[in-house]
Amino acid sequence: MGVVEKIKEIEAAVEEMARTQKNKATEYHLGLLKAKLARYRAQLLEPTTKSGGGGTGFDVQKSGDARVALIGFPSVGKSTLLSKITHTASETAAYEFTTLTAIPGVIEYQGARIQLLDLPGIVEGASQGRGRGRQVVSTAKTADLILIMLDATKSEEQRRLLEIELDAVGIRLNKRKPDVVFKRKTTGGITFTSTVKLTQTDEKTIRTILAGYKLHNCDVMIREDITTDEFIDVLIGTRKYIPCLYVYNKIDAISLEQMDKLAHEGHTVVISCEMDLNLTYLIERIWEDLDLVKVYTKKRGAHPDLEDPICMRKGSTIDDVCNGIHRSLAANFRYALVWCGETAASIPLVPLTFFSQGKSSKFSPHAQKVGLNHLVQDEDVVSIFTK
Ligand SMILES: Nc1nc2c(ncn2[C@@H]2O[C@H](COP(=O)(O)OP(=O)(O)OP(=O)(O)O)[C@@H](O)[C@H]2O)c(=O)[nH]1
Ligand SMILES: [K+]
Ligand SMILES: [Mg+2]
Repeated sequence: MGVVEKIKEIEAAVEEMARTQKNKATEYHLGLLKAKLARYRAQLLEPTTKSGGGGTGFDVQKSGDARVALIGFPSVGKSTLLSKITHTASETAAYEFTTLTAIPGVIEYQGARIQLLDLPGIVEGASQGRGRGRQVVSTAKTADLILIMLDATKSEEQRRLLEIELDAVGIRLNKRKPDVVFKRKTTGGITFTSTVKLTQTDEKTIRTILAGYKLHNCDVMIREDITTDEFIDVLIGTRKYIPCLYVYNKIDAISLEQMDKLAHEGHTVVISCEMDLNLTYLIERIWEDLDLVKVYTKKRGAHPDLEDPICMRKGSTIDDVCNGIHRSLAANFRYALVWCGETAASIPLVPLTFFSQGKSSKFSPHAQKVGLNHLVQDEDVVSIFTK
């Protein structure tokens, strides 16, 4: 019998037992079956090749304005959450490894469409290529925000274990990229400067590391009090700095005191999917942590469209706005007018023909005539003019 058949058989037995009356003995037997089921399901997650699942994530298309990935141990309630806050149903069950692949859902909030990715549970050692865990942590790398989902009834240790797995694949949670300028050169030796006092590392250590990486010609300028590890991150260059929210689920099963303690930790939200506690607040926090920029578009002679903003990541440009409207727009782009948030109310409705005469500032004090590389700010109103 193959693994899939064995799983089906046990699932049927579990269902059968759930229908019969419960007592201590059946409860125990049910526990054994679930453990067995989890083992078989874990086998299904084993990579089929010897390479350890490879370094690539699941093949799910990015869609919407941002991607949020659910990372956690098995059975913490990831699929229950997806099923609750999106229109997508992901299978949920009391045994581990219910979810075997990436399941995308969409959170609609403030005019934004946020992709929420339900993923298989991971186990300790996931980053080392055990099971499909490696694929899960690689998928986390593609997210704009990671939700580390935890079972509030389980030990605090779980949080640290997950952080270790993500760290191992180069994900840095809730950290900014270190403020270090590093330039490789072909000659000239090493130039080292530091604009701040270094208390956690020193020039000698850094030079030793550079030698270790066979980097004999480069410029290094350190502009914040970094650690040695942070310097290595800069050298390696492929680190991903991703914001993270710790989501403690199943607070219905812990005391108020315990809940209160968890809720006061940084970057943390406590919820109960089962009892619908705090789910709206969680969505608000997801929205805040994604730090999206909303831009309103305005057609000539019309009011800005406040109903349907374009949501983008911080640091987006007019080029991104064009692509957000239509793929061909950037190619025919002439210029854009931008009104910043506070003055949007005073935007004139008159046709803006005079702008072609290059007197924009004189005639419309609030608008700025800009090109494709212009950075947009939250609440900006944008009109695109094409050839
Ligand atoms: N008490 C309690 N149980 C919950 C809550 N949310 C989910 N569960 C239960 O936890 C179990 C696991 O839920 P799933 O959503 O399948 O968990 P998962 O994290 O997707 O699990 P895998 O896909 O196996 O990794 C189910 O029996 C749920 O009913 C909650 O808020 N409180
Ligand atoms: K489960
Ligand atoms: Mg699941």
